[in-house]
Amino acid sequence: MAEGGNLKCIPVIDMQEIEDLEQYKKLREASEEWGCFRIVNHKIPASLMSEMKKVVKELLDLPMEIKKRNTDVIAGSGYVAPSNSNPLYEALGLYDLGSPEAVRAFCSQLDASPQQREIIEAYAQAVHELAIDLGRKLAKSMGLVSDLFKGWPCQFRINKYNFTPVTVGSSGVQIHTDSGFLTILQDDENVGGLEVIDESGAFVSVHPCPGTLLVNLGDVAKAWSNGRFCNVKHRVQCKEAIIRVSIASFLLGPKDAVVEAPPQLVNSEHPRLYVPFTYEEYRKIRISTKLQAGEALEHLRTQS
Ligand SMILES: O=C(O)CCC(=O)C(=O)O
Ligand SMILES: [Fe+2]
Repeated sequence: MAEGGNLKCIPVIDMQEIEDLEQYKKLREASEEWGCFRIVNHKIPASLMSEMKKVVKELLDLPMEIKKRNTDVIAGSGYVAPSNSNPLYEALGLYDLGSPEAVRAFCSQLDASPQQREIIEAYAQAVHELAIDLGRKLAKSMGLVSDLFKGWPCQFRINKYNFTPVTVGSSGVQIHTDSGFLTILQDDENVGGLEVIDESGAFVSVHPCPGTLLVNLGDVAKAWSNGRFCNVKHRVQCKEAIIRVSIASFLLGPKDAVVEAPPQLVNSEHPRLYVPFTYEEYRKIRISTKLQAGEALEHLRTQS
């Protein structure tokens, strides 16, 4: 595979222009070809994004004993300390962003100040609404009217990469797909390093673009769309000796109901690819098989 840095650029979707049919077509094409796109003119104020970024840095700078209070609600949802396999990476997290109680509990665990709480709560609400809206628009881009995504849990994770001179060239996060339906990523506005794999299998660098957000589609989106949407493979590389911080919100999948392609997306040309499954079942398969780059979906293929 070629190194990142080639001239290809990931698609950009203008959220204000989206009612335009052309933009829906663009959204669908971006989702099918890339499984990844930048959104501009979304409704999250730039000021809230930068305030949140500051809060996130403060939280990640807390003493270890406080960060450790951020315990798992589902596997991997809480504090992840730097480890032998990933010494550069550290994260705090919360499940579920759509639950005001869970957001409050997260703030309490980390002794957030009243000002920090206000920013975290405003960000959580805005990003959660945006995730649901994007789900609806993605369904609409396929010709479907769907409020399906409304009750879906949303995981939240703030990532810190402690890049140093000796780590330049190494991996901050290895190649993976996100397991859920979609991810809204506020990537570091100054520090690059995120790379996505395009249709040809080449790495494409995702360059920072302040004020915008990146959307990645995950394994649930691929299954739900009956294989049409791409579950984009991506990684984070250390390019320079500097701390990189990102904020990721993952709209996962239905809480109890099964993930299955709607009948409109199944026909003789597109036979059903996956058996219906719950998100929980799928997570277990990903964890037990250690297949992190979408291959675990193969365990759910229909027999035909
Ligand atoms: O830090 C980033 O830019 C990407 C992080 C990521 O891929 C993830 O948290 O799943
Ligand atoms: Fe990811």
